[in-house]
Amino acid sequence: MSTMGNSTNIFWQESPVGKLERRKLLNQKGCVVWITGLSGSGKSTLACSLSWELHTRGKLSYILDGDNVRHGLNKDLGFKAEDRTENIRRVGEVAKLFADAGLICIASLISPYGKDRDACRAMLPDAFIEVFMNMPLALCEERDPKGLYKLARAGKIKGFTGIDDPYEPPLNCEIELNQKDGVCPTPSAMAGEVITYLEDKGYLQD
Ligand SMILES: Nc1ncnc2c1ncn2[C@@H]1O[C@H](COP(=O)(O)OS(=O)(=O)O)[C@@H](OP(=O)(O)O)[C@H]1O
Ligand SMILES: Nc1ncnc2c1ncn2[C@@H]1O[C@H](COP(=O)(O)OP(=O)(O)O)[C@@H](O)[C@H]1O
Repeated sequence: MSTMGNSTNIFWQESPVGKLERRKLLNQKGCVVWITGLSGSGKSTLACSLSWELHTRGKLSYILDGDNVRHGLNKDLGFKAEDRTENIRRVGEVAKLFADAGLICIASLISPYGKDRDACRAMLPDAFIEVFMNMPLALCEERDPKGLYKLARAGKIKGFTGIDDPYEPPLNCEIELNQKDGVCPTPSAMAGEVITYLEDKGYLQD
């Protein structure tokens, strides 16, 4: 019996089918690939490419994209610091469930604060792979597929990451992706880099 947050008198319920059984069934190890970076840095593009590459190899994955999760589970949250923190905390908890279910969970969110990403890492010992899309702000702003940087520069969006809200680059990420000689690698090349990491660390087998 324990007390968790505001809940008291609660009991952990065990299940007859555990992580190891699911691992064998799926022939993969559940984990979280956490993609962080500025708006427009290519997080969603990488998430989609990675998910597709995994699918073609017979590996089960699921994408938790910041934009999408904010349409449902997190639609009550905005972009002030405590809302971003709660956004990341909830997605971290959901990602932990997906990883426990045996999936390769791909979370793609700006996740601008180091302490929030580290809190997710702490929830997932040995199963958290942080991927930093280290693209220059100038490139993201030039891409501006949703026109949000333009609005932020015009003062029509307040607290936009990279413009008038902070982005704290990771200090301890597993994978950093950047431009090579001023050219951004293709999405499939970047996905390939992540797949190689997952293969080398044994996540793509039971
Ligand atoms: N103020 C502000 N700052 C940053 N981003 C903003 C903002 N307002 C709206 N958007 C849009 O929301 C998307 C980011 O949502 P996230 O859940 O990933 O953000 S966070 O991790 O909670 O910081 C982000 O999507 P991406 O461009 O895919 O990153 C934007 O489209
Ligand atoms: N590796 C890449 N090479 C060239 N263009 C890219 C690459 N990755 C993303 N893009 C383009 O950059 C823009 C932003 O990508 P997106 O994945 O939506 O970023 P984010 O999810 O970080 O906001 C899109 O128009 C996308 O087509």
